[in-house]
Amino acid sequence: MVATVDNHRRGQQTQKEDDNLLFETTPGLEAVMSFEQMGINHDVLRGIHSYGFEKPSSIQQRAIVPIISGRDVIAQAQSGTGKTSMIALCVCQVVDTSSREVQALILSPTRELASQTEKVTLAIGDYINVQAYACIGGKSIGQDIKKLKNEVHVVSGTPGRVFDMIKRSELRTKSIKLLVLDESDEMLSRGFKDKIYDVYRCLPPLLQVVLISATLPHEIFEITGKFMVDPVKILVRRDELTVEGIKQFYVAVEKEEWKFDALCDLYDTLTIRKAVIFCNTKKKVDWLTEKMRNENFTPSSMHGDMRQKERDAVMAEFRSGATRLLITTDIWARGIDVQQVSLVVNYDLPNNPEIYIHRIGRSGRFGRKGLAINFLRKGDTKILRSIEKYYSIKIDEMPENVEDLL
Ligand SMILES: Nc1ncnc2c1ncn2[C@@H]1O[C@H](COP(=O)(O)OP(=O)(O)OP(=O)(O)O)[C@@H](O)[C@H]1O
Repeated sequence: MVATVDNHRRGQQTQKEDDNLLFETTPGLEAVMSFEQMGINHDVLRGIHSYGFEKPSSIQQRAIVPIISGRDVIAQAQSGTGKTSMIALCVCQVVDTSSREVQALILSPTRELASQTEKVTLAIGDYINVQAYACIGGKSIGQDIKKLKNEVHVVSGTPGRVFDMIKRSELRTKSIKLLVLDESDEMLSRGFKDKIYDVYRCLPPLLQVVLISATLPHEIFEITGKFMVDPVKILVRRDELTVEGIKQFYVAVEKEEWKFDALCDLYDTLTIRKAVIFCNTKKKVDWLTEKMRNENFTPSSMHGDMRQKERDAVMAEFRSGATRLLITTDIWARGIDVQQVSLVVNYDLPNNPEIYIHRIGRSGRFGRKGLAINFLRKGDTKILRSIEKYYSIKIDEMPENVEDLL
């Protein structure tokens, strides 16, 4: 009996040491191995357990305590390891639900991710009666105004709509004490940076800022000094960033026209559980969807030119399993969590190595198995090699028995 306890303890110790090798953290930062030891309030703990979380993941063991104790934090961890869920539980701990004011603002790059975070926050904060609201483009402005007049503690939104609501004085910022930028490298990249600063300038000066992402290129650190104070850093080296459970292969297709046949050949494998196919343009998504439907396949598709109602419907049918194959753009590359996705196909290779990691990370969520298949035209070899080099990985040609890997 003693030996069993001992082994168990030793097992925990080993895991902690392994994880410590994975992360590069601010010196002195301790991993806390259970939610109970983190000083989380009882009703939030009940929410965490009811949501099905028993033990914190490695990033949660390291980042939750600094976040809930008010430090600025830059947290990086592999895809699907519980970063967004961690934000949801931290905001539940941080807000005072006896107040009616917005106290935490979470910004995300896509409407779907902001909505997902709203839902996880509502679920984990059920016992503290947290009021979270997704303030996102594509929804009725009237509805936003109505909702924001009522009690809201947490706003999870996209930068454009959030700024709009602030400008209209519908989103009161005076009690906001925590700003989280999920997918922060994307949020601080060219497309979003100005909007983020617009929002930031409207927030109180004593603001806690938390940045989260699986990928944090160097440029990010050059600008964090402007709005973060002595942040706690929890980082992962590039050569540790690929998730072990996601197997990665390429299929050589010679030229563009061969990709479709290669996809049809894969179809039986594709529909084993759920699969996501990434194309580089909206036009290509429409074209491929149409072409597959003409061949009597039944894919869903989603991209940024679709109306929000349609996007919502596609998300709902894919989440529920009514459809199991989704053709999409990089709008779906980051943060979206559908646990049953076991296969990602890069019909087109992505334009940069960061997006590659996010795309393949739609599979293999939280330790599950995943498979990523890259269609490789003759001229694409260089791009694939650069991804391999960037992450110190090897991507082999797809083997015959690929289905066994799912
Ligand atoms: N401590 C936990 N115990 C069990 N499951 C968890 C835990 N934390 C998160 N999960 C589950 O793991 C999955 C991935 O979590 P989440 O979406 O938060 O990951 P992520 O790191 O933000 O992913 P991405 O890098 O894609 O943004 C979700 O289904 C979530 O419910």
